[in-house]
Amino acid sequence: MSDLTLPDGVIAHLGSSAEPVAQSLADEVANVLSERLSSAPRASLAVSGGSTPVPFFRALSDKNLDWCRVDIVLVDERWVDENDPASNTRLVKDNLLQGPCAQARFFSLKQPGESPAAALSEVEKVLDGLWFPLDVLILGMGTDGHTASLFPDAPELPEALALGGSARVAAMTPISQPQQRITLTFPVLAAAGYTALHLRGDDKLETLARALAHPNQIEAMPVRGFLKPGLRLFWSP
Ligand SMILES: O=C(O)[C@H](O)[C@@H](O)[C@H](O)[C@H](O)COP(=O)(O)O
Repeated sequence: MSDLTLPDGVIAHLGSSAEPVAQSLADEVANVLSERLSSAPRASLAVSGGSTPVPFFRALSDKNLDWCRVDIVLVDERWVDENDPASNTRLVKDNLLQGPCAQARFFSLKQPGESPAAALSEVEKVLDGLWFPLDVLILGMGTDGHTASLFPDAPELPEALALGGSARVAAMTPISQPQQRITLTFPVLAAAGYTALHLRGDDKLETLARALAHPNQIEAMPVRGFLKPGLRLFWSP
């Protein structure tokens, strides 16, 4: 990380392996959620799918929190059935909604409908049960600079990035991906009270360096929209 210059106010937590970094992120997220619950009836947590979050999910699920007052939502979902190995809902149910965390309320982005576009209004209704802005947001990143399902090669990206829109979710059809996707929109994600970017591997570090080189070109690498003061970066090899 020595050759990576982070913007002022971005705090990096770097570790020598995935487990201790995942544990540190879980410790911090549990503290932020507990703090929020000390002054609000409920707290919201938005998490990413993919492979990186698994040790974090398992560490967080064991935390002693008032989970029945925590609302959990994915930042995005692949439009597949829950029993499909690609399902982020399945990943969350198998790894996060376990142990004490099983008492949390989960809001599924996967609703009945042939496509994300056909189900958008249904999903918006489900999200009416969540309080916004989100309290805690955990983002991952692909080596193309996507985060959530804000993909540079999705034709719907400009609309999903647009500020001022009322939509909380967008249907995405990224050319590079085998499945259609649904994602929380950029304004919803960017308004989160606490945001952590959880990355693993040297390839992600190289991607982050590219993202930092041209911070304003958000459509080319949507993760750039989150590289701002207050971001917490968690990285391990
Ligand atoms: O549905 C998804 O795939 C995620 O939400 C996505 O945004 C993920 O965070 C990145 O693709 C990184 O994925 P890995 O952790 O598997 O590298």
